[in-house]
Amino acid sequence: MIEVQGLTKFYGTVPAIQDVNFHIHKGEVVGFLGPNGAGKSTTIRILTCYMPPTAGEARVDGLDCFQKSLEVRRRIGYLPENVPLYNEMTVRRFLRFVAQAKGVEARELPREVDRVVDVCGLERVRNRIIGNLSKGYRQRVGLAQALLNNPPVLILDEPTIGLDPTQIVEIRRLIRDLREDHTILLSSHILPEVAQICQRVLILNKGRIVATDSPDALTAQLQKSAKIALTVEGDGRQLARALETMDGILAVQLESNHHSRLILETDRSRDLRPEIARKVVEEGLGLLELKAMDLSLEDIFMQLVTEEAPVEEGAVEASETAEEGK
Ligand SMILES: Nc1ncnc2c1ncn2[C@@H]1O[C@H](COP(=O)(O)OP(=O)(O)OP(=O)(O)O)[C@@H](O)[C@H]1O
Repeated sequence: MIEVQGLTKFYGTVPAIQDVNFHIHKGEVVGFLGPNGAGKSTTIRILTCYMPPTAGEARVDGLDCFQKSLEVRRRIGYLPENVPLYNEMTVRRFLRFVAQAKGVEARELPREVDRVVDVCGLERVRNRIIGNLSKGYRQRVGLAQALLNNPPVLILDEPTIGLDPTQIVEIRRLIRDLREDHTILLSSHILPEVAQICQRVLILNKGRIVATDSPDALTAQLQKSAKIALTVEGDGRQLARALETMDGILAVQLESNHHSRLILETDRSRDLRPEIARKVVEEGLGLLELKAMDLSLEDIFMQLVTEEAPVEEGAVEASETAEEGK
């Protein structure tokens, strides 16, 4: 549904994206991740026909975003990071206005506005002035305008930014409900959000795609060693020394202020938990917890953006982004 090939954009002499390639199939929900300045907005601006690329092609439903921009726009519902809303209009009036601009036929207008009001849970505020609405409701109005004329593709740029926790849960639920009928590209800094909503992620760093796969597949691919969390009853210092010499254990980390909790890094190809449990008993300690720890999408993201960009500056940007996602 979305095809991007060799996409490159220079701002003057500065390359914002270079040779970006990806395909998003009909019905897929794909997360678009990257540290600040990675090139996400640039890619989205080209896909939404806001500007042409310097080189390469972007197509939506087989149509070139630059040459067939009117047809492409008709197929995309776009929720920008800062939704341009008319604050003095009521919700209904605004949605009618956008629907008209999108070419919805006059006799279809009331039904189409009612449909998006219903999908986005805006019944209670349909006659309210937009300027008086909470941020969460304003975001719903933004989503409602993107859904008008029922475009098959939705491009959502940071849809939950600036919302409070309750509003975030509601907007995520809404997006999950939209998955059934739309192909969705969701740009976000919030990694758990992407892991919850998307089947696949595209990770962009310094203008290039550095990974594209499902969160689970990326974890398997990048997890060079397994991690095990171990909690014992009593002092684990002696146990830590004993485990360090066990075959298959690569590193042992004892929590400094809590000597009964250990993190073990082990050879991925073997499940060492039974042997570790025996060792705990041999040391005369009680076993309280022994569990495999999964790499989070955040760990993966950090590995990718730091491995591919060893430059100091890139690493700082990436860690800031990850902090924001917590
Ligand atoms: N209008 C512009 N003129 C010059 N350089 C630009 C312009 N817009 C973006 N850039 C540069 O292009 C690169 C990619 O920027 P872009 O905004 O696409 O990244 P991003 O991934 O969306 O970042 P963020 O998450 O911070 O919005 C950055 O180095 C940025 O400084």
